Amino acid sequence: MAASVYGAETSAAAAADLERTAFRRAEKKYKLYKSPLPKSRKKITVTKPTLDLAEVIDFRGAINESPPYRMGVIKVDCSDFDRPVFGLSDHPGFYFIPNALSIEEQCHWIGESLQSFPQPPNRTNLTPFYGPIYDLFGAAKRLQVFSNLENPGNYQGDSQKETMDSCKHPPIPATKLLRKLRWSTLGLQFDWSMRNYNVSLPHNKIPEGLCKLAKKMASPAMSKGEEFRPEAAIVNYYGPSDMLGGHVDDMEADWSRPIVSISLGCKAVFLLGGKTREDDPIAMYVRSGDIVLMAGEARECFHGVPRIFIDEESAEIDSLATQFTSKDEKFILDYIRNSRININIRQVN
Ligand SMILES: O=C(O)CCC(=O)C(=O)O
Ligand SMILES: [Fe+2]
Repeated sequence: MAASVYGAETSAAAAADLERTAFRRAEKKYKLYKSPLPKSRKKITVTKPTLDLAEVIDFRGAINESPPYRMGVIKVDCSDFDRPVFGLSDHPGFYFIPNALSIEEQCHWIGESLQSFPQPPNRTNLTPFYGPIYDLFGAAKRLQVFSNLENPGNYQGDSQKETMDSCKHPPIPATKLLRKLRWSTLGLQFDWSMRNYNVSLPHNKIPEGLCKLAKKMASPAMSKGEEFRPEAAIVNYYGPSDMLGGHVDDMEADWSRPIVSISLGCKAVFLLGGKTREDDPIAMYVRSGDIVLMAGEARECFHGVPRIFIDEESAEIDSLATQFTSKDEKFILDYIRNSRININIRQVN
């Protein structure tokens, strides 16, 4: 799993080594460079490199083109699938389904990702620090302040004569916590400290609708007569400067089964590398409603998300934005205008 998002510590030497790889160079090429804080007195000159997007593959463009496609793009022959599916000539097991979800479906899954998916027993990146939080999104919408959240990390047991107060966090606005939400896990819960699925953690099954969608969308990557079994999902929430470092997802038993990866919200650059970080990755746009499948050999490939685009022109969420009209949905719209959500669904066993 990716160290930069999931919190694993990297030693200075290991970090320096990472800097030298082809994957890291591509990440640096596409990542967002922040300018120094206006308040800072220091004269830090940050030269913002001009972003060259010429080598980023646009699979949506391929829908309206005819073969031969550019940049190694191929059309995958899926006669029993109801929309175009593309692949990459030197990446067997990689599939790209542009525009896989309708606008209504995108809105539905954005709503679920914010309102239902972070609810206990599902765990989130906030759980180890704040314990289970119910209705985080509703609380943020109501501009509530949490004044009673536990600090499980501080609790040292009764013998330490801890007062209950030292196990509580100071009051914190729900909007602030929502902005700190980076992932939630559905179905079998992934335990990042063990780097594996912990089947003893309480969990709900993957919601029926998501299960159905994943089974349907997985079919281009499945052998005839076989059906994908969605058992776990990771929901990633990306803010404006968040990225997901290069990684391989290797904790599932059968790599012939795809990871079904759904993009929602702002457009992003997705990098698909090779089996080592030394291989030059291929960059592609992932937009709201696109689905990526990684199965077989493609599952052994490093991949990551170095950049999301939040400026109005590049984010490409205009049609999505027109759907969130009610006062209630305005809060969702405000969130998604500068965020990307990714739901990736896996068969674990
Ligand atoms: O956000 C994405 O598109 C990729 C997510 C991913 O690779 C992961 O969660 O393992
Ligand atoms: Fe991944």
